[in-house]
Amino acid sequence: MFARNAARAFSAHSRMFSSSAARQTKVCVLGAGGGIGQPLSLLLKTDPLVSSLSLYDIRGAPGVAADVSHVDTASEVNGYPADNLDEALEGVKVVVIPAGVPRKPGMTRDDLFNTNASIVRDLASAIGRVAPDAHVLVISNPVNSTVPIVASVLEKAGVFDPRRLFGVTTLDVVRAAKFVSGLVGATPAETPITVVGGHSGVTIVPLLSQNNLGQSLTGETYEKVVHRIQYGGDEVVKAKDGAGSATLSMAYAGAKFANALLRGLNGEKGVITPTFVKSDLFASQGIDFFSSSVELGVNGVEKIHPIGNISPEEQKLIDACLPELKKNIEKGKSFVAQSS
Ligand SMILES: NC(=O)C1=CN([C@@H]2O[C@H](COP(=O)(O)OP(=O)(O)OC[C@H]3O[C@@H](n4cnc5c(N)ncnc54)[C@H](O)[C@@H]3O)[C@@H](O)[C@H]2O)C=CC1
Ligand SMILES: O=C([O-])CC(=O)C(=O)O
Repeated sequence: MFARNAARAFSAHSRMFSSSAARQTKVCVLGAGGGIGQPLSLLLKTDPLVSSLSLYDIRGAPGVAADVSHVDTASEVNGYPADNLDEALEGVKVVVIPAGVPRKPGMTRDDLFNTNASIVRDLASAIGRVAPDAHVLVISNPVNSTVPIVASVLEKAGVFDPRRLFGVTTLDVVRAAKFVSGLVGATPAETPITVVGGHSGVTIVPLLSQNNLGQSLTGETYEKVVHRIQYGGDEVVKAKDGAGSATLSMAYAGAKFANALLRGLNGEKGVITPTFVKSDLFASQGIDFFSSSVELGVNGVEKIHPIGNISPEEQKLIDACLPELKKNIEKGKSFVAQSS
């Protein structure tokens, strides 16, 4: 039984990191010493598309780098302490940002804004200066605001390319597949669910009607699973009881999204996954960042897919998402506008 489970786990891992070899990439993790940063760095070390890993944190990154560097995969690993941010970013093609404080019970993601906004702003400013061509993957919360912060900082520096900035919403997609699969008696691979909108509470909009099995859920079961996907983060925050929020499932989700991007950058066709990007889908309503299915290609964002056909219930979810998302985006933009 153990052997069978282990074999299954290994094959899932290989699928997650399926590659067609080709070009390899230098990847940097900012916040590598943290709860997400450590397991994320480990997973990236096992990704064959990563040639070099640059690990930075204001504390602990050299130790994490020494540890991860012993894993027997080809990539090289370097750790950088607090004062060496610029060195960490040199020659980097992909930057993943899980730097910042996590929630405690009773907090919303927006409650993290006061601390995390300036952390993300300052990291974005260094990226704009040292690695202006890098693809930037933002994990730090509140994602609905931190992504516009990065965009505004890069814009101010004259180096913003919307094809290269991504809010990582993959954990919502991972949760949706897992929760729905359990209810319909299928595997998560059989219940991929597109999740659109943003990454907090009502801004998280799962489109169950677009999956054959997901659309079978109705009534109270439907309401409950939508709520669980929207508030899955709270479930973990509560269970950790003051010790932080999701770290391991987030590291998995972050590595999964990074691998998707790396495959797209390598020229693989048909790599499509939801991510929070600069988007025209709701621009007419003053909302210029939105998560929907995005095709990833050699330049990053290749094509932003429309939302597609949705049910009346899902339309209501979108209607509830938009005003909150707009507020979050504006908060991020005005923070940068007011920063000197
Ligand atoms: N996008 C998503 O789906 C998710 C996002 N998150 C968010 O990810 C962030 C990190 O969470 P955890 O890893 O659990 O927190 P953590 O506190 O365990 O780790 C954060 C790390 O960031 C580092 N850090 C702080 N300021 C820094 C700076 N200026 N430069 C570089 N590193 C810096 C800290 O030293 C620490 O090692 C939080 O904001 C959390 O809310 C968490 C789960 C899911
Ligand atoms: O809930 C949180 O604060 C962390 C997070 O974004 C998630 O788990 O989805």
